[in-house]
Amino acid sequence: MKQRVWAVGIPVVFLLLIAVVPRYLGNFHIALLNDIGIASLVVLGLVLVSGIGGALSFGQAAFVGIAAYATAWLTTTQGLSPWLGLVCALVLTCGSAGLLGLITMRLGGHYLALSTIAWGLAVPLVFSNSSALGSHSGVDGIPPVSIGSWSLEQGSAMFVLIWLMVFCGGWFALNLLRSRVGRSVRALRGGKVLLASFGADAFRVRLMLFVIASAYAALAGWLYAHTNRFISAAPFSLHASIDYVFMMVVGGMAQLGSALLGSTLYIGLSNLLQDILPHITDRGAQVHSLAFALLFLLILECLPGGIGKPLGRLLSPLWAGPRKARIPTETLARCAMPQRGSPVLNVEGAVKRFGGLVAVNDVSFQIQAGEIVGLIGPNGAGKSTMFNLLTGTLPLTEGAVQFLGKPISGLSQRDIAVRGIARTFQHVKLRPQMTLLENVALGAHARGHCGLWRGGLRLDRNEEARIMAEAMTQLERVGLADQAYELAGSLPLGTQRLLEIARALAADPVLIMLDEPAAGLRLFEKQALAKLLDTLRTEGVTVLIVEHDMEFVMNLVDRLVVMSFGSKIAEGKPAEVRANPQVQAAYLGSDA
Ligand SMILES: Nc1ncnc2c1ncn2[C@@H]1O[C@H](COP(=O)(O)OP(=O)(O)OP(=O)(O)O)[C@@H](O)[C@H]1O
Repeated sequence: MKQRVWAVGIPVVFLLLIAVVPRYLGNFHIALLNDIGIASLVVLGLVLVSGIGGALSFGQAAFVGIAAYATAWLTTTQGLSPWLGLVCALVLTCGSAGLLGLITMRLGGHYLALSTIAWGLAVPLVFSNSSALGSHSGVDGIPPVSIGSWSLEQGSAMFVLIWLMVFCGGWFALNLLRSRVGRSVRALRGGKVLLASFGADAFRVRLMLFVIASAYAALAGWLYAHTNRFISAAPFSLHASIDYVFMMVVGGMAQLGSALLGSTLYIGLSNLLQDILPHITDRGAQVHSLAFALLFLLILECLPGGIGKPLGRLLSPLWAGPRKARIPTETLARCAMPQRGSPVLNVEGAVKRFGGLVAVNDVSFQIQAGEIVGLIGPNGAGKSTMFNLLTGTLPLTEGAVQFLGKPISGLSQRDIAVRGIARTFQHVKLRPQMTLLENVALGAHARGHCGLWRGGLRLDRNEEARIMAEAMTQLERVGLADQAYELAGSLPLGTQRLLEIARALAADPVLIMLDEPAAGLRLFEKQALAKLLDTLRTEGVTVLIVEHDMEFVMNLVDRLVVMSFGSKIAEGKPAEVRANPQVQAAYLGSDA
């Protein structure tokens, strides 16, 4: 109830303020708020791509500039309407971001940031050296935006347009983050292996974010050009890009609200210092930069999550925890399981070499539908490597793998996942800042279809409700439904493993591969897990399990494949394997 009140109350107050504020503020403050609104749009995009997506961009001001120059040139020299200017600015900016992203988004870590710095340096140079764009003098005489016969010439009229765009931009971003696509965005920091395990492509998601961020920058650039009616290269320099990053960090990198908070604080403080410093020193500009540098260091040291983080904690009781979805009874459609006993997985002569080390050496085995097969062996035997080969996380050096009669060796991890193989990880990969329900909903990613637009415009409600119902069903299966709205980071390790199993089940897999699922579980949890896996077997789901807990494995599986030093040394029913002298010597100990 509380959440509903806030969900309706905040937008209503925001819209009322947009309508009322221009009546009571003078030109100076309106201009200041216009600057804050325009910056908020840029930072909103930056929070998405950098704060949440983890791809730090120092090129946002260049995107603002491309849009501003595009609309300025088209409206002043070609006589186009500013609205057509907006369309062209968006196309040009997003197009150049797409091209740049195709090249740079595969780069990791520092290289990506460096490449955006190069971009941020180069673009303003083009502006200031191009005579068609007015060189250093810039472009003036840019026409105001008009709606019918109403010209938005006054700052107060642009105020309404700017802040309506901030409102819509914020609403779109919020919806997006809560959607199917948005969950994969929020999982990006978990790494590409995690994303691929549920059928998402980290590169595509990051590229999409980069383009969306450039669209926000384009809106800002268009508004800037038609508000100020004059542009030059300076406001689009690398320095301005760094300012935007600063605003994001000050506000709190991973929260959408920080875009507003950070830009308000930064621009407000900057103006305040510009007013005060000339009265104190005649070196105002230097002291201004120094003050900001110190402030930045102070925030990094004392509030690494930005000001938005403690503020969010302070206000969180008002929201009463993460958003709770209404869970319908109807879940997603299920795929038909293959006929019991038919071949599901066929591994032929699998070899994996890491330089001189042969981690998997000519291993072959088959798994039939509805079986639970255990892959066991002493530490370093090659079990996890075999898992990685089967799921496409690592390429085979030699050999072949067939899934449901079709070759899958050579396919990407993502392609293998969408064909019906789900997995858990030896080192649990969850998103600690997402709820249990959201973590499990990630698993159903490949079963949904709604993309960016439907998510951002909230046209995905039906599918979302089904995904959430599916996630809740799987949480109930592993006994975690009553903690559905808690954050995954608050769970003990053993329970996190159960949550990973629920996520894998949400994919509706034909084959589920569990890497040490019982590690860290208490006895009653192991018994519940064994019961769950037994139920899966009855439902026709095929299970491949790596586990060190021999009692757990021996009582559960139909067959075992035993590896030692990369090679398969035995295969058969648990009793046969237990009696095998080679296995006893290699793994179970001679008294086993
Ligand atoms: N990416 C890698 N690069 C180099 N060597 C690797 C890599 N991954 C695994 N290895 C090596 O391959 C061998 C098999 O490792 P793997 O993790 O598959 O064994 P495991 O049977 O899963 O062991 P554990 O039960 O301890 O998890 C080990 O010697 C390991 O050091």
